[in-house]
Amino acid sequence: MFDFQFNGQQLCVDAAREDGSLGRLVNDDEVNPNSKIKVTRVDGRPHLCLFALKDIGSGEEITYNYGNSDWPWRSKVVI
Ligand SMILES: C[S@@+](CC[C@H](N)C(=O)[O-])C[C@H]1O[C@@H](n2cnc3c(N)ncnc32)[C@H](O)[C@@H]1O
Repeated sequence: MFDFQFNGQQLCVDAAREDGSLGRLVNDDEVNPNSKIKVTRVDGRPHLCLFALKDIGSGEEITYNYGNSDWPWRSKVVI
């Protein structure tokens, strides 16, 4: 679950819920994301929309930065 604040409202991406949106399939890239999430109003309702930060090639994974959190996959494992 990834939360965003918008005009005092809390919006979230619930990756566990199949709601027909594709945004829930986008992974995190803290260092070099190729898209960014912005809240956009459509018909008066807020939507979380992805905008490209650079050209994204066919077959290239779309990513965005989930923000400042200690996401477990960002930890470096030293063996
Ligand atoms: C919004 S979903 C992204 C889509 C998910 N990977 C899938 O296949 O349904 C968020 C979940 O994806 C995984 N995830 C996202 N970014 C990741 C990354 N950079 N490395 C490893 N797992 C990641 C984590 O399990 C996270 O809880």
